[in-house]
Amino acid sequence: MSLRSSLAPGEKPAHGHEVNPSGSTLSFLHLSYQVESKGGKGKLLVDDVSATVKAGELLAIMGPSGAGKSTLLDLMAFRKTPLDGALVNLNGEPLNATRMQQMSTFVEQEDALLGVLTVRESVAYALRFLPLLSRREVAARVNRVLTALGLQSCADQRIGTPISRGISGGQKRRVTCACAMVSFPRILLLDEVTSGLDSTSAREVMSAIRTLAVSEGMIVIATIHQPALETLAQFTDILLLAEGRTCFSGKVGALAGFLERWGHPVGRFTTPSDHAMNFLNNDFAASATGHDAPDARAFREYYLSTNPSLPAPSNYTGSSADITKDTARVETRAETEYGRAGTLGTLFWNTMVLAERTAVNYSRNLLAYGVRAGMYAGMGLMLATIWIRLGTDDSTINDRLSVHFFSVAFLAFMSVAGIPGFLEERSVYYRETNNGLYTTLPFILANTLINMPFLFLCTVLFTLISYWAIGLHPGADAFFRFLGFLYLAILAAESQMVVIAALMPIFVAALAIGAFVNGFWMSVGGYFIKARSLPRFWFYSFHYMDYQRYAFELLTNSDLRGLTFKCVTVVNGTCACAYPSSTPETCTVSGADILNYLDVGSISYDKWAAILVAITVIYRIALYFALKVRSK
Ligand SMILES: Nc1ncnc2c1ncn2[C@@H]1O[C@H](COP(=O)(O)OP(=O)(O)OP(=O)(O)O)[C@@H](O)[C@H]1O
Repeated sequence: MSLRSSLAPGEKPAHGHEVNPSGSTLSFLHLSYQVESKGGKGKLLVDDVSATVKAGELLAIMGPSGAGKSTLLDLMAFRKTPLDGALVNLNGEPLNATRMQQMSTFVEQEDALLGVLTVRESVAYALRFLPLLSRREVAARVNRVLTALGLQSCADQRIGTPISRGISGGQKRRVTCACAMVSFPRILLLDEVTSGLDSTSAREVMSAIRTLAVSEGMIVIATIHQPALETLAQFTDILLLAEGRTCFSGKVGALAGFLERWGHPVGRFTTPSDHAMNFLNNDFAASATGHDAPDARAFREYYLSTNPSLPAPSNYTGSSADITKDTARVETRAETEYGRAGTLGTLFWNTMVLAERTAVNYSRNLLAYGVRAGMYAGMGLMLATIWIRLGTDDSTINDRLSVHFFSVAFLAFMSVAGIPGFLEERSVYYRETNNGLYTTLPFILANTLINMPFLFLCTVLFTLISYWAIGLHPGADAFFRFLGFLYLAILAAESQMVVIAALMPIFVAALAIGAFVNGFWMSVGGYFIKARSLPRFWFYSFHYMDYQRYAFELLTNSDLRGLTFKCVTVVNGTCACAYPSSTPETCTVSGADILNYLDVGSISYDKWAAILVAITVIYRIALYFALKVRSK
């Protein structure tokens, strides 16, 4: 269980009133990061950078491309491990990675949202993982955040999918920020949240973040590229980086004065940060400011020579409390540990919230199940009209076998239709788990739980349309067996496909791999080449792991066992049955004869069904590891 909040204990959650800033001070001291470069020498990407931010303040990290901004933000979020000597403190107390994850939210550059949810739903679900809040409190808090971020006008509009236009790019960015801010983080880390937005949208996004951050006492740290003046003005502090080193750190309003004192005043139509960038970006400094213009090194030297309050050098071993004691209202331990948002949900709670959201998603998402339901119905209709009324002549035995093969193989193949929906869920999963809202297990449980009824409906649709029209084994028992066995096969196929998509999160690549794998299972399943005729390696290895094989054998047994086929070909006055018959005298061949000939006559329904369930469970466990391995 973990805790997240920016507020003191005893305060009632989310009643829409203004909240007192907590007064926290977050200090990063001597952050350095190194990678191995060619030749075995280490390359410093971040070199002894320090920063202090107080609650309600917004720090902008700026610098030319490749300056180390994202690396620094990752270090601050504990997504990367700094070199020895680094210290991160909140109100003078050391912070570790776990506590940082509990208290902070990291907003990535990309918007990871479920397209069919409305803006309000997207934000509300991000808060629902905190179980102490009642529905009313959730609604009140969501309204407050939506209002602060200027999203009320589109609150009930859907985010948008590839087939239905939704809100604008700037609004999506704000929804992503709202999802991050709604759950009371104390620290908000933003990685280029305004990239790709026009200057008006960028300003709107930052000013909305500032409104909420200031009123709730959040600590905001953002990397940002070339902000317009109004966007820059939303920040209180600025940290300029070049080649991983600090070149300026101070109040935004102090930068212009700093540049002027250095002898390079900001021009009338330039922002101070853009002007500074002319010197920090060594690639373009000469062309922008003339050949004699100073570079990043000169900039940094001037900064070091003039700044009287620089942190101690990197061999510093003292406590950052020295830095924070004058400025921070030091919180009590209780204030730090318990906030009004309360604890995060249990496994059961998170699974339920995720299951509810997944159900809403699937029920609205044409790409997840609408298309697939249509395909399954179309497939059923196709089989029903092409394999219509097969009857019980022995000439139709192979047609029956092909119905069973085709039902398993094609319906299993259709699980590729679930890839786009799963990839969308996956990106939301990474955003939320990286921010500590829940773990992998509830995600998999909810995904499995909600997929099951939807897949069942698809299977029912197909079976209802095709079973009686084809004239498969009569009787309700046989019908329900067919339905059940086919359903188990489709569950296994779906589970296999999500593992592939989790490992290869590119639609076209996952589709190709999925198609290959299913084609492979078809080849070793025992339909095209009888199992006993398969080369020994394939027989003793993959044939036994092939879910399609078990499903095919179950359907074939369920249909043929108990049926008797009339042999229609007579040669020289004797019956010539399509399969070896144990009852030639009656000119018939029994279903059991056919099953024995195919070497599938002695299977156990229960055992084979249990194997299909086991394969599904194994794939679901594999999904757990696949999601962990490919963590973003
Ligand atoms: N694993 C790595 N190995 C070697 N070099 C790396 C590695 N990761 C990042 N770099 C380099 O470190 C430098 C800083 O990268 P970083 O992404 O932090 O820069 P940035 O300031 O965020 O750039 P941008 O604004 O273009 O996103 C870049 O030159 C990058 O190529």
